[in-house]
Amino acid sequence: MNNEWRNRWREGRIGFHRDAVHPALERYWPTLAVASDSKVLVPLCGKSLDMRWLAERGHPVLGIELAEEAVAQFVAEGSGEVSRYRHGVFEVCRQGHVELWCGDFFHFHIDQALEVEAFYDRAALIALPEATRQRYAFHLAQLLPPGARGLLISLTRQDGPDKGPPFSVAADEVERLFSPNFELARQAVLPPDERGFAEEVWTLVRRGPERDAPAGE
Ligand SMILES: C[S@@+](CC[C@H](N)C(=O)[O-])C[C@H]1O[C@@H](n2cnc3c(N)ncnc32)[C@H](O)[C@@H]1O
Repeated sequence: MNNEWRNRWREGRIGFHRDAVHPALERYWPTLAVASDSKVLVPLCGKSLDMRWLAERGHPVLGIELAEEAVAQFVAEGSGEVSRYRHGVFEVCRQGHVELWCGDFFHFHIDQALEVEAFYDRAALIALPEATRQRYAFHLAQLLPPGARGLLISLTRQDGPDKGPPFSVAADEVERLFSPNFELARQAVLPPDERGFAEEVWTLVRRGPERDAPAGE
């Protein structure tokens, strides 16, 4: 699957990329009331302009993306000096408030996510086949501290759950995947596009760990 994504980028088959900021990000991100200096994790980020929107609002952004082409195109299409360094298995490329970590999201570890306090997923969960979605939801939860907030834009498709990417992820699956570790609420179901793909917008808050009652209570 990873090579399939790299090939898509090499061949320019990136129909998922949007030329404008996602309206649901503009509409629903402010409702999360994430402090503007909180770092936002953007898993499977592509070269999404949504990262610039978040950065313009003051958030340091940490995107993770497999394909070198996506990272190269993001910085080439942006402005400002670019610095590069290596962090473990990741090549990191930084431009302004956005750091892009080139590598596999599943190799990104909690010690690299220490300052992350929020996340944004548009077309990340739904880029993954069913078995990997379970792993994704668990891995994401491990990277986030209690109280971390996030926006998830998932998708269902009318031609059935077996085709993809994008994969059709029904609301009951989103609930099943995330509810063990997050409070979540579906905010909107957007009208289907001409392909019959309908996006759904969710807000999530990472639950805290169970705490023992203080001694004597
Ligand atoms: C459907 S695209 C969405 C990109 C972006 N979120 C957007 O809204 O434009 C999914 C992206 O995830 C990347 N990807 C897939 N599997 C990945 C993984 N395991 N780790 C990091 N990136 C991955 C792909 O290369 C692709 O750019």
